[in-house]
Amino acid sequence: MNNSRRPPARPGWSSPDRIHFELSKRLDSAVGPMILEVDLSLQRGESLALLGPSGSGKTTLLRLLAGLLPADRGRIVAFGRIWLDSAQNIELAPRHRRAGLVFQDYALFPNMSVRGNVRFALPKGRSKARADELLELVGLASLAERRPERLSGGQQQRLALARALAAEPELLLLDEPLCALDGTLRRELQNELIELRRRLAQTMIIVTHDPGEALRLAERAVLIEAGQVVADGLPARLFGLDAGTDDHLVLAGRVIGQEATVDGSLRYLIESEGRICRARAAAESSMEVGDTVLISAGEWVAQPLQNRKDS
Ligand SMILES: Nc1ncnc2c1ncn2[C@@H]1O[C@H](COP(=O)(O)OP(=O)(O)OP(=O)(O)O)[C@@H](O)[C@H]1O
Repeated sequence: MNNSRRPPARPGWSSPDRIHFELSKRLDSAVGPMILEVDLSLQRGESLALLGPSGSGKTTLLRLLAGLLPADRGRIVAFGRIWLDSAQNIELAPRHRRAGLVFQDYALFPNMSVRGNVRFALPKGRSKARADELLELVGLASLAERRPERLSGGQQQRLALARALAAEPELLLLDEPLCALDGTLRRELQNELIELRRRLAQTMIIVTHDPGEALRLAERAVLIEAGQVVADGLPARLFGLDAGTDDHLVLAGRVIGQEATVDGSLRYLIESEGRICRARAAAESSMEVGDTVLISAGEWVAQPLQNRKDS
């Protein structure tokens, strides 16, 4: 693309309370060339779930934001600072962007202890005690002397998260950070992320294939297909829940059975976040055992999960 044809920055780009990015990158996908093209803006403290099929460009977008991959063209203005402006030949190196990326493969330093990994990431002049606070936060304080290779997959993920937080990122980028964890541990770490957001007003983008995770961790979701943003809105709406989403907690769950009530109507038994709840089906929806569904918890109405593009 030609930089000289690029329009001037829109008003609000230099706001200290937002990150704006418009990025373009030509990719070689399994089915041929594909252009990743996004233009998005997040408020400080906002949590965005990035959804989309495999190969749609989610990880690439995180790598472009972190500066690990060069954009063909683009601009990132993060909380009042330019990280990238290809028209002006400005491109901050990853260490100068305040972005913390937690990869699927963690990229921990194998020759350092757990504590050493976290201390290494602290900004200059920051008290070393902060590393132990963070290890406490992610439940690894008792393993601080260990080498990463002697941690389980889930513990390595926690360590990668603590290390990313140690750098005090203005933008936390999480690429399926909890995918190696299941059940209780996953929910615990989700709770920690929720708490972090509450305490630090941490801005984050989280790539996830887990609808429950998107609903719990994000207030907004963006759906990317073949490099293009095709939907942007409330996570529950993107998953197809129409009613009640503004007023009620929405949960994701899996249908495990059904039962008849005294009035002859059907109730579905749904396992969600380790608990079993009962819900009726939303109008005109039918569900089968094994289906992933969304439940509007206040009304106890469930409906099958789908990805909507018209929201
Ligand atoms: N540096 C690169 N140059 C060219 N093409 C690339 C590059 N990096 C990734 N791709 C291609 O871009 C496409 C998008 O990859 P990406 O990893 O961003 O997808 P994704 O949405 O994160 O997928 P998944 O959900 O499977 O992790 C893939 O087809 C990939 O092969």
